[in-house]
Amino acid sequence: MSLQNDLLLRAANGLKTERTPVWLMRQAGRILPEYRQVRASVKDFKALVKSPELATEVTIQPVDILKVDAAIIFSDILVVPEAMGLSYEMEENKGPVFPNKITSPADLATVHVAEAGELQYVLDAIALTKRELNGRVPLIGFAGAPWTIFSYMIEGRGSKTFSAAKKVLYADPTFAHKLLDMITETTIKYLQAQVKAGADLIQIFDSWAGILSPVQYEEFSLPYITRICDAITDVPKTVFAKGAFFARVQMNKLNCHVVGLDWNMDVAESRALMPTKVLQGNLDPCALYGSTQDVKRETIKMLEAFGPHKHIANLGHGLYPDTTVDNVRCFIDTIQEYRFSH
Ligand SMILES: Cc1c2[nH]c(c1CCC(=O)O)Cc1[nH]c(c(CCC(=O)O)c1C)Cc1[nH]c(c(CCC(=O)O)c1C)Cc1[nH]c(c(C)c1CCC(=O)O)C2
Repeated sequence: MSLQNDLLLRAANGLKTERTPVWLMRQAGRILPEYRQVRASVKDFKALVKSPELATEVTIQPVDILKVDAAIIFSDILVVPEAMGLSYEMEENKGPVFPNKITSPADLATVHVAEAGELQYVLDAIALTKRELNGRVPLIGFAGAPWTIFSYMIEGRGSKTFSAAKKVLYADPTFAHKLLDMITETTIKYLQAQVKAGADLIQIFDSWAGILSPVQYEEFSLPYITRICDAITDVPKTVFAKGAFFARVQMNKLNCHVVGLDWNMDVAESRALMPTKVLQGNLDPCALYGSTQDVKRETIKMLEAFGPHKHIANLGHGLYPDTTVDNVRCFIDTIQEYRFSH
């Protein structure tokens, strides 16, 4: 079915667009009262993720309410370790916790390369969302990068340093590569199935890229992202590696269309290091804490830094839950109304 608003896909393919498209990482979530209402009607976060009907409803909320140029399927990167055999709990105000984790090579026997059918609830949510969107905007599918998923599987919860995960890279790289390989195989099957179910673009989130050294990133993350990008065909791909400013030259060589920038990465420098890529980002989510005047000024600064083409506007990381809806609207409206004078 052809899309009524295909700005995101045209921009991702490097084509000129009449204006810059915009969506926000974590746009479906706690900032919307409408989300909180649906969330309060179920036992927990996982119940929402596992219900295709409710996941569809909250995926479409930001399209209706905020008028973003794309929807992103409501799910979590942690559904992949769960399908592999390591289930998680989302603890209120604490984040994800894994009752079991992988602490030694022997624990590898407790996980398996998952088939896409083990994540059928996400595939059903994608198919249903596509139907309900009825061609209004593209739908983004996603998965975590193997390194980021590995970090949660070893650590068992979020961490400031992920030192247990990093320890494995130094102490037993063979073990690390074995688990990274299993995650990669699972992720490829999962993302291929997301495309088959209707995802129009795929984003890979490497949220913990920035805690590795350049040499480690080259050994333990980039080869696996490369494998995933090479295996996903037919749709544009975005790689967002938070904090990986040091890997921009290598990222320019990835088989992906778009690279996501966080706010630590200078735009002109990123253009010079990644001339073949469309860039996505990169306003600091904290810029949305100011007055609407502040939001407007910072958003225009961002637009001018990227210029009119090869840019998908977004934040430099996920929206913080205490951001006001008015300021998010101001960010989106400023982008959608802006016309470049050059
Ligand atoms: C690291 C990571 C996770 N999940 C995700 C990442 C990568 C992106 C990033 O770096 O932020 C990705 C993610 N998680 C969620 C989405 C949905 C789509 C969207 O972007 O709107 C996406 C794309 C829903 C969610 N995932 C989570 C919520 C909040 C839980 C709730 O509503 O109860 C939502 C809406 C929970 C979650 N999930 C995760 C954590 C650490 C937490 C707790 C902290 C937090 O709340 O931000 C793991």
